[in-house]
Amino acid sequence: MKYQLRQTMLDILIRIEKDKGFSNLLLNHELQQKDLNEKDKRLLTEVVYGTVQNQITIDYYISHFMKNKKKLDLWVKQLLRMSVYQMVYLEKVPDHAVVHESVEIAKIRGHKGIASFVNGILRSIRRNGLPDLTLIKDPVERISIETSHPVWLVKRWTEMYGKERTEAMCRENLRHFPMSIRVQPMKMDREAVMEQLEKQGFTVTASQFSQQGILIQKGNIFKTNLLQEGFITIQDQSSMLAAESLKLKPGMKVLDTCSAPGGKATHIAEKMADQGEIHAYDLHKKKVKLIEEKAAVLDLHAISAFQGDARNLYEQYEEESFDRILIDAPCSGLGVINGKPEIKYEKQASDIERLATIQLDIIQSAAKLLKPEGLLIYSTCTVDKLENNQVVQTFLENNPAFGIDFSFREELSEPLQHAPGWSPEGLQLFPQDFQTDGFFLTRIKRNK
Ligand SMILES: C[S@@+](CC[C@H](N)C(=O)[O-])C[C@H]1O[C@@H](n2cnc3c(N)ncnc32)[C@H](O)[C@@H]1O
Repeated sequence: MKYQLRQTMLDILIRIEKDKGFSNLLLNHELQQKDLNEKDKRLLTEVVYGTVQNQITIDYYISHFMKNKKKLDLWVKQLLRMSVYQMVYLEKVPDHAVVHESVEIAKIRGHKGIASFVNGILRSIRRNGLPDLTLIKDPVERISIETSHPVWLVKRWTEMYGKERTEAMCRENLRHFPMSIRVQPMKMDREAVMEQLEKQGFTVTASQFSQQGILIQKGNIFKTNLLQEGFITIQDQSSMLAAESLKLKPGMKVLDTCSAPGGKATHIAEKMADQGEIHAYDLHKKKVKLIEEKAAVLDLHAISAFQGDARNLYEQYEEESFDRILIDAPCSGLGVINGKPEIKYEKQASDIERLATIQLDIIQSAAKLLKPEGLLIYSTCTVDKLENNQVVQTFLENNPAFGIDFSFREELSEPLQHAPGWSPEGLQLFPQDFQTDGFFLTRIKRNK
């Protein structure tokens, strides 16, 4: 295929928008299928992610140079977006090469007229430069366009957290974070893993979130044998706080209600030295296999994975039968925009409301299974108060036998104890606080 690399970029971008596909999954799939060299793989990843991350900004630039605001075919829109992305954000590809290839692709996929339209837009941007976004008067609109987050979301966050925190969060969502891994401590300790990685040319630092966490500042973790052989697993530092805050001991009986793909369930097993019972559920049968696979790679045996709806698990067990419960609830995912940028365009306020109802149902039902003096962690990877604070507040109002166990705050590392997102409902981590996913967690205790 002519212009294969850019045609592949275009195909992925079309599918992300059309099929509402996750950019990371589609990208990984394409990278495995296509015979591309390392340099091309890197460029493909950068252009696809970058184009999606900056879509609203790029659309604003494009519309500035479109005389006639007609609706564009999806492929033309995506071709323009990825071309503008390369011209504006990437220095390594010369502008004239981008314009040339885009025009050729437009000829192949469309006709001369479309090619000349694409040529016109791209050349105007080269000739005239970009409009100055700082001149946009309305602050919500400016943040929306500068950081490529939809207006409704910027407005919602501004109402919840104020303009400053919202703007910082939106900007952080565009930045590159170091990847975070967790060591399987029964197989190798953190120091040994760090040493091995350093020997292989990685730059690494120890996480402040967990004794098992490592941040990869430089190097490609997918190229080490440590991952395939289950010495480490990839997990955001923020997610490590769930198992870290459960006060686990070997021999305990633990329920993980929303478990797939098993990131936190395996961490729980590690913290229990793989001794005890971890009952791991997920609503979707296909995903149950993911939990089993992750446990197998990490050589953990205390986890039993089942399909089940967290809202009626209490029908299968006696009341008050678990020492610990983790509810890592299905959520809008608005805390993981950095890694899955399409989320910010796909989610609607109505999704948040729908999810908050499910979350409340899950916590109300699952909490029945907690023993007196048992601990329950409620966590999400979102930054929305309706899904976090409000769910916890309503649960506590309806269930006076439960209360927040704030002693988990003192158990965290010093910087986390002083995180800006503490509230009477728990801890909200914002991406800009520690360069992690946006994550909420709280610890609830059942009274005697
Ligand atoms: C945030 S993810 C869990 C991530 C997982 N805890 C980990 O650390 O790898 C939420 C999971 O909840 C599952 N889920 C959604 N609704 C559910 C329900 N009613 N009961 C059980 N699981 C559900 C989803 O399939 C999804 O895998």
